[in-house]
Amino acid sequence: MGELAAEKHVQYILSVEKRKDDLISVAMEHLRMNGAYWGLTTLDLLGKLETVDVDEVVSWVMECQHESGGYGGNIGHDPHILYTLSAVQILALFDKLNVLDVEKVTNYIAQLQNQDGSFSGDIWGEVDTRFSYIALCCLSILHRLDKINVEKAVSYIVSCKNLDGGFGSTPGGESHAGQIFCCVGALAITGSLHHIDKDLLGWWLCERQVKSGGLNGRPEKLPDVCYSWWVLSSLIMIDRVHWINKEKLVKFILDCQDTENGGISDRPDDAVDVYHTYFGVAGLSHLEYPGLKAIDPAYALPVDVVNRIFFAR
Ligand SMILES: CN(C(=O)[C@H](Cc1cnc[nH]1)NC(=O)OCc1ccccc1)[C@@H](Cc1ccccc1)C(=O)N[C@@H](Cc1c[nH]c2ccccc12)C(=O)NO
Ligand SMILES: [Zn+2]
Repeated sequence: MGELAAEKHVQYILSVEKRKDDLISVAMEHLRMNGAYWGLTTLDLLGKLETVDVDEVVSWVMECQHESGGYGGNIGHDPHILYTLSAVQILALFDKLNVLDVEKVTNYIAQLQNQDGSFSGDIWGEVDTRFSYIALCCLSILHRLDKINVEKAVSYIVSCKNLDGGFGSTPGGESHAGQIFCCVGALAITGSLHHIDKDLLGWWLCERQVKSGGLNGRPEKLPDVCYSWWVLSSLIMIDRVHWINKEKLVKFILDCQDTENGGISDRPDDAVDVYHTYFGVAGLSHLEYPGLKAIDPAYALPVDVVNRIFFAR
């Protein structure tokens, strides 16, 4: 079982942030904005955000902004709603939302809403409930929900609800834990959780826990640490988290650590990456693991950061 090798994970994340040109970095270069959000939020949950040069990160984030107002995954990359949320979340972590041209970012996102209330990810038009969550989460952080049609955004999400109580990426799409997180998170942010049958969805979600204690994303799939976030956050938002065995899930996550070099993998003995390190630590935070800051299940940011956004003087 062991315990969380917190210091090792801090060193692992700082080492990944530093390296730029090795194979993995180049392969993930287009996701660097997401990678930065994962790494920095993990450091904050571990109480080590101050080890980072704020100005260096903030200036890099702002260099990734496209003239349209949206953010790309790295400097010179095309803007996409995926990276725009990560950029806003990073600035919120550092309490630097004041450097943003809020109206420009708001306008970029508002223009991605379609007639049916859904959202596209960028100008090429792909529609996915993931993008509804991202738009609503981002505009809520910026206090600009009034700039889109929230009512139609909510009705589109509800149109993606399945008979099993779950949600898919588009109407009729198969229920998947990642999509469920996005739809439940979007409904929570807009105060619309009454559209959810909490017992039916809670049952589908708690059935994700397998013998090993890990959670999978769909029936019959293998458990994966990142579902500790997608499934657990959803269960917490609908008040059904007591339906899973927390101790066994903590053990599964801890068994996925590389206690030598730091980092957490998707399942025991696989290669670690920043993505699973983040979702593993965030999952442990949800399970009240000692020494970790609390994380908000809907905004995917530390609770003290969310409080500062919504209750600042
Ligand atoms: C592109 N990604 C994925 O497709 C991962 C792959 C994976 C990891 N373990 C199992 N599969 N899957 C994934 O992100 O699924 C999350 C999801 C959530 C909602 C709907 C669909 C999928 C990963 C990168 C990756 C690829 C391969 C291995 C490890 C990480 C990725 O960048 N995911 C992004 C997708 C995303 C960006 N913003 C979001 C907001 C809400 C939900 C998801 C995202 C992410 O989760 N950011 O926080
Ligand atoms: Zn995973």
